[in-house]
Amino acid sequence: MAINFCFPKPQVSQPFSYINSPDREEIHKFCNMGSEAEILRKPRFLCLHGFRTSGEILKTQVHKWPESVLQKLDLVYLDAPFPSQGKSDVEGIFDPPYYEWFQFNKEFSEYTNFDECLAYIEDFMIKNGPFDGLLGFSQGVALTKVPKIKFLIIIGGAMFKSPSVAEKAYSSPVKCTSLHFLGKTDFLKEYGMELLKKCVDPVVIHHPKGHTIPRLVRSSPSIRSFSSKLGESNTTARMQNPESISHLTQREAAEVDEILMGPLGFSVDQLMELAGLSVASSIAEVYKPGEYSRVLAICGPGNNGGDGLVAARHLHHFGYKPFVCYPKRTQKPLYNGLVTQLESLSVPFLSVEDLPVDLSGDFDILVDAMFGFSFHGSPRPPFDDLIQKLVQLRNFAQNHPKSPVIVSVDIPSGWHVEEGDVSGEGVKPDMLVSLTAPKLCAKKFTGPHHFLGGRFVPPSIMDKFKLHLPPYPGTSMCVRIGKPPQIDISALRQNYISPELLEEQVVADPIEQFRKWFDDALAAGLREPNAMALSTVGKDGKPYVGSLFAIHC
Ligand SMILES: NC(=O)C1=CN([C@@H]2O[C@H](COP(=O)(O)OP(=O)(O)OC[C@H]3O[C@@H](n4cnc5c(N)ncnc54)[C@H](O)[C@@H]3O)[C@@H](O)[C@H]2O)[C@@H](O)CC1
Ligand SMILES: [K+]
Repeated sequence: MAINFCFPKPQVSQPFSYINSPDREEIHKFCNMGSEAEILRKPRFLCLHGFRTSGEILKTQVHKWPESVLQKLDLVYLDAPFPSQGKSDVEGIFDPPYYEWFQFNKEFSEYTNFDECLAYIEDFMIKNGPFDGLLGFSQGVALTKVPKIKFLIIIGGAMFKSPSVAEKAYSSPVKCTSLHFLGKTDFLKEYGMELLKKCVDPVVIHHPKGHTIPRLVRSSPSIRSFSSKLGESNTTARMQNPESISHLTQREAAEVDEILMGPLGFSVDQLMELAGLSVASSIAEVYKPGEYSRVLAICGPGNNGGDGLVAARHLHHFGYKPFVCYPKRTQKPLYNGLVTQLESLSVPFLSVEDLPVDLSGDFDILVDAMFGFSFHGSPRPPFDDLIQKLVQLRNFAQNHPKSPVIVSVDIPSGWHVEEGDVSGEGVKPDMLVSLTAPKLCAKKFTGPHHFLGGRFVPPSIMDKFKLHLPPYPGTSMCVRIGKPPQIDISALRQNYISPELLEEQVVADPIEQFRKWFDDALAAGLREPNAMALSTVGKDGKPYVGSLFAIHC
């Protein structure tokens, strides 16, 4: 794949330019790119600085862009591989060190260390990726080892002048969406225009200044459009596939736990509270209490069970009617406290013996909080039977669309933490709520609703474990991973069965007739009994039908 990347040479001595009249449709087009893919995180751009400057200097300049644009991008800055071999244009303006990517002669026709530079960038992208885009100053290059880039932001871009390099760089057109900033007085503008011809889908923003990083004006309509489109693609189907989301091994999950509760100063109570709240929030996102009110939380002996107890309490406050089965209680103050809190809300505790043989009639949601990431081997009693009950329920559900849904906390119980349901006897949930970060087994989850919870991961953990996780929207405690399920329209269909209507049964007074039918609809528990079709027949014998909602009766 041939892509172009950028080496901006900042001209900080002149005031930053700004975009004066960009074509809004063009920006719109650029920002909509990539929507065929499915990404739930911010687009991640590798930012390549200018000649004899540094990643830090580029960051200083780009970070003058409006927050509304910056907050929608995940920008990573890299220093070039070679220390500056001469005077930098930014000396006295920005602090050293300065770096250069490769060297070239005065005519820009001969390049040294060019292949080394490419290898260096590719290596960084492989080790620190995935990246969705590159931001920089285009000189044209062919990166072959890294996955396809979806976006390019090219500031003051230009075609390579060396025929040998150009041939390599532009042998095939740049197929991804590219956004080009072109300055009116940029000394490389001519070559920047040439570069556009090599791009299949270029979007150009002209600005009145020279070879510089333009300052974007917050109030500019183009920036509002640019920024809101970036935001849209964040939440709809933006950046890559769910493969790009990090998954933890069992050992890593335990290590994260230790770091959080060691040097990072969290207590288990705190994390459990946030984890349980995330589980309850995820449930509430999909299964509304009006339709799914009766919840049974089956809680195991460890922290996964604790998450289940906390979730049950929050679900109570959210308007659900939770029940708890907690057969192997842990006698520690934290767990005793969680039990007391539930008892004070009159949440019933059911023993394994109290549970109905068939759970399908008594509950709408089953929360599987039996085992999390410390599970090993095969489940021991009584959890073997409880898992079995949930598995049977799933088999039953295939023929009974109204059977309860199963929500697994962090790991579907019975699954190997990394390999998934190797025995084939684990729980098959409809919803999985991964906590902190999904564990490897979550890759095997094929149910309709995968959520992430545990909004407490600090940057040090993100960096240490190289975590790429979707951003949480607003103040939410959970975020969906992957695509929401397609709605099956045929499943929405309801059958309405009523006795035959005979002419002699029709009441003479239409208002009275309406009242009778309305009472019947109320008694039948229809969802919107005030929705109706009013039919009349005119003197010409033609029927007229209108749909309406009764607001006053
Ligand atoms: N950042 C984190 O690490 C957080 C973890 N949390 C929760 O903590 C969980 C991990 O908790 P734990 O380490 O306590 O482990 P688990 O809750 O996975 O289970 C450990 C318990 O299960 C028992 N057990 C293991 N294998 C068994 C088997 N085959 N049959 C019967 N019993 C078995 C163990 O003896 C132990 O009592 C996570 O999955 C998550 O749900 C959350 O509470 C908060 C944040
Ligand atoms: K579980």
